[in-house]
Amino acid sequence: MSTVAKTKCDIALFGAQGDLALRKLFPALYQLDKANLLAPQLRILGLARSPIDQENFLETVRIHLRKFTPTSEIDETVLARFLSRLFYFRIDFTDSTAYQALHQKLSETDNPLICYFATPAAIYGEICKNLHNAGSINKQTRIVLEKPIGYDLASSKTINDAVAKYFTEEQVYRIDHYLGKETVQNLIALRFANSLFGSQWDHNHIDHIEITVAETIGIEHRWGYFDRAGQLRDMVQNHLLQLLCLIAMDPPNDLSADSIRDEKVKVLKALKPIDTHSLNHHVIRGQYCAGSVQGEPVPGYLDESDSQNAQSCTETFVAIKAQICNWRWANVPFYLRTGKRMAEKLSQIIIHFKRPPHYIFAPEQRDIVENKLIIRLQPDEGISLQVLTKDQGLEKGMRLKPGPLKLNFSDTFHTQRIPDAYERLFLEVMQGSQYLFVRRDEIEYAWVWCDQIINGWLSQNARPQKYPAGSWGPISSIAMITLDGKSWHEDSV
Ligand SMILES: NC(=O)C1=CN([C@@H]2O[C@H](COP(=O)(O)OP(=O)(O)OC[C@H]3O[C@@H](n4cnc5c(N)ncnc54)[C@H](OP(=O)(O)O)[C@@H]3O)[C@@H](O)[C@H]2O)C=CC1
Ligand SMILES: O=C1O[C@H](COP(=O)(O)O)[C@@H](O)[C@H](O)[C@H]1O
Repeated sequence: MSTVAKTKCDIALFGAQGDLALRKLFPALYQLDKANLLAPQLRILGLARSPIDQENFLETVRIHLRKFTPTSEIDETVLARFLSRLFYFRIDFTDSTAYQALHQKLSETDNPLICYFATPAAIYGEICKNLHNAGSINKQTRIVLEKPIGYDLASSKTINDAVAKYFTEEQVYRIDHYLGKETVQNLIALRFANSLFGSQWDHNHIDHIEITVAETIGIEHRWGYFDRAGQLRDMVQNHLLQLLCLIAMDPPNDLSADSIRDEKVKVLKALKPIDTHSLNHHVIRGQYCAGSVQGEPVPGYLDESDSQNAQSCTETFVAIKAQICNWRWANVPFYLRTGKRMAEKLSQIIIHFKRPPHYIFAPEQRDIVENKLIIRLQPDEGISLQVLTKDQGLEKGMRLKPGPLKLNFSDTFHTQRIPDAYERLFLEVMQGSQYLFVRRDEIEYAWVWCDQIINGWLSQNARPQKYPAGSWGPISSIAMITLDGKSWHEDSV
């Protein structure tokens, strides 16, 4: 794990004119510069094929930085310093003849090189080969790969194999930006620094676990990518399974990358396969239709399509009842739910503890006797433990009342802004620390589990269930959990 220090390096950003680069990566690098965490000599090479010059490039980055960084966080001196680190280099990544000129540019310094691939994963292998043939790679070079890596297990292996011809696993940093979120890292602190929870974290004490990652945004300009992927590949295969791993894994021996990743892999291997028999009971697949999100009317998924695939069966919502077949989690269901155009932007994990073994209070209050640990990842990051107390007042007798023991991060640590995930991830790559990145076997075991669900859907050839934009998903996702005598938690922390 890193300590914060300025590391000498150059960053080559492949796909520097793309959505991710302009919306997330340049703003994150700017924040690191502002926090004085970039080495003075660090250069950032923006690589793209658009026929623009250095001046246009800087202007595009400047405009997007202002758009995606709160005005109060823009410091004109830092902005000027940051822009002076940026160089535009026009190149088609699949044109092998263009890499000698790039090599010349990269050789202007002997700084270790970080290559960040913010491009479609299908060309990662080709970029690696071209960099290698031009002599631009050495043992110090690190590469950062964006998700999703592949479309299924087979394509993921092809990409990983192509990259592995030129880079060792220690040089490869596979991004899952959820691992860079402060609150997600906090799961490790919460679980392994507090013996209170450590001793309660198993099937003896936990009844079930919910993981919700709900978004209010639709697909908009990413339709071309998303329609091929769908919510299972876009969100479950990576972010939700990573969250599940961090919640379910056994304590790692230490905080080294491989200790943590070894434990996560054990969880992925223990996931109960969802075969065609259990598919309809354990997986709900939805697609939003027109509705309204936070008071604004919005079109349905198919209406956003530009007629590219007006009959598309791609899912924009998935709910899954997952089970982990190991000693710790025997018979503890994990309910996962994620969707676009839902009622709120909300990512949270709820741990529902078991009720006391012997009940002594008024019979009509039986239903409220449950402790819940609510871990709010975004927005309003915080942790809240619902406990039962006696309701105050002489007339109340021994009546129970649920109330929160609450830790709201922005109130408690109000002097600090919560850094964006990509800031943390850039810092870790610069420091050479892989603990927040995903190892090849993790990706592949996650695909094994997801592929079975996708293949089940294909064999059934069924359409996803409709849900109105601005709702919590198809009714059947509520029925799925209600049939088990439980309900989704949608209240605020
Ligand atoms: N956007 C997001 O929120 C997220 C994106 N990702 C991942 O990040 C990566 C980038 O995504 P995103 O920024 O959205 O995609 P974009 O399509 O917006 O950007 C990709 C960029 O790569 C460029 N590119 C593609 N092929 C070539 C080529 N042969 N030569 C030169 N440039 C090329 C494109 O150039 P051109 O415009 O000329 O085609 C484009 O600028 C993907 O792997 C995606 O899955 C992951 C999580 C979130
Ligand atoms: O990786 C992705 O994540 C975003 C959601 O990220 P968040 O940090 O805003 O929660 C999602 O919108 C996108 O479709 C997906 O590719």
